[in-house]
Parts: sequence; structure tokens; C-alpha cells
Amino acid sequence: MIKLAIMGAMEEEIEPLLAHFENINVVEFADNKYYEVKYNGLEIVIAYSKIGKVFASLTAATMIEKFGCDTLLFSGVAGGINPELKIGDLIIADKLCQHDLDITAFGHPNGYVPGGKVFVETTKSLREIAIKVANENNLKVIVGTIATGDQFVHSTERKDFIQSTFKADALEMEGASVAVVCDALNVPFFILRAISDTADMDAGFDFDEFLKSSAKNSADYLIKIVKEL
Ligand SMILES: Nc1ncnc2c(CN3C[C@H](CCSCCOCCO)[C@@H](O)C3)c[nH]c12
Repeated sequence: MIKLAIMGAMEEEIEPLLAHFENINVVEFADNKYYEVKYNGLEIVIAYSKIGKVFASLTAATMIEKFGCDTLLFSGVAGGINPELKIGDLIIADKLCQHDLDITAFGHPNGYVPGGKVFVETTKSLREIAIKVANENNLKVIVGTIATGDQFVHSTERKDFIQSTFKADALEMEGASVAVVCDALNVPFFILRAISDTADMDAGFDFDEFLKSSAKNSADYLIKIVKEL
């Protein structure tokens, strides 16, 4: 029996998920709240980490090490890079990187530190379930590379750097840290995002306008995937 972690970064990203559950038990731990529910015979822990790689790492590690989750699904929004991705569209990560991890001064590639790797791959079996669900529900999703960094990207210059350096299809601020934690702890994981903006000079306005609707797109798809687990 799997114990599922469902994670977001912002409250707006998990609010549409929590709406599907009742009899929610709240556990306060390490300056955060963890919501425990039972659903379809599954034990599930839901939390939003707060923004950025450090908070996301703390929450992912807590859900696994303290709550005993053995599968982790992430749902949220992202900035689109691939021009095929329009606002509201869904992207499943097949691999993730950290675009702001930089010791190139020592000849290493962007996103690399000794003992690490530039790209961390997500769990294929979870991606396959997600693709099956997308096909059954006539949902358009793309599978691609997601770049993570501790900055809200709102310039074509930074967006172009991320695209050219990592061939990334979308960007956000938490996925790659969740990936490093799950990979190190050997926990299957899946990262799903819906596009809220295109990470250029309009990003701030688009983000404010589309956060809620895009977070719901991601959450609604994730719930369909949960039903297949
Ligand atoms: N262009 C972009 N650049 C980087 N990340 C993203 C993401 C993905 N999430 C949304 C959120 C944005 C950070 S601040 C939000 C505003 O807070 C308002 C609080 O005052 C952070 O958790 C990462 C969507 N578009 C992005």
C-alpha cells in the first residue's frame, strides 16, 4: 500500500487539491502544516512548501522521512519556455535541473556540483500512468525538461539563458530540489505543472491573472492520476 505525498509550493497550488478531500487531519511541523487524508484506500499527505528550493527540499524530505511517504507527486504552475506551451497548458517533467546552480568558475557546466548531476530524471512508471490518464481524458500534455531556480523569471534574457543552456521547456522554483531529494531517498516522484505565464516581461501580470486557473488545471489532472494509483 503506497503512502502518497502530494506537494505544491504555494497555498493556491494545493487549495484546489484539498477541495477534493474531507476529514482532513492537520499536523503542524517545522513551521508548516501537513494535511493527512484517506482517499480511495490511499493514505495521503498534502502540503505546500512555500516558495523556492530550500522550502521545497525541507517539505519533500519531511513528507518522506517524517510522514513515511513512499511516492511523491508535485502539482503547480510554471513559466513556459517552449513556444508550444500556452498559458493553462500542462507539462510533465521527464527531467529537471537547477539553472541557478553555478560553479562554472571552476570549469564545471551550469547546474553541476561535484557529487551531483545536471539533470535528475523523474520516475518513468508514474509518467506512463499520467500519459494514459491524459489520453483517456483527451488532455493535451507535453513531456519535457523543467529548470528550477530561486528567482521569479521575468525577462527574455534570463529565459533565453535557461533555454539555451538546458534546453528547458518550462521553469519554476521548486521541482529540481524535490527531484534531488526523492532521487537521493529512492522515492518514486512525478512533477506536473500548468503554465501561468511565459517568464518574460509580462510574467508578473500573467502570473497574477492565471495562477488560480492554471493551478486548478494541474490539480484536476493530478487527482485523475491519483485515482489510477
Ligand atoms: N516566471 C516564473 N518564474 C519562476 N517560477 C515561476 C512559476 C512557478 N512558481 C510560482 C511561484 C512564483 C514566485 S513568486 C509568486 C508571487 O508571490 C506573491 C506573493 O506576494 C513559485 O513558487 C514558482 C510560475 N511562473 C514562474
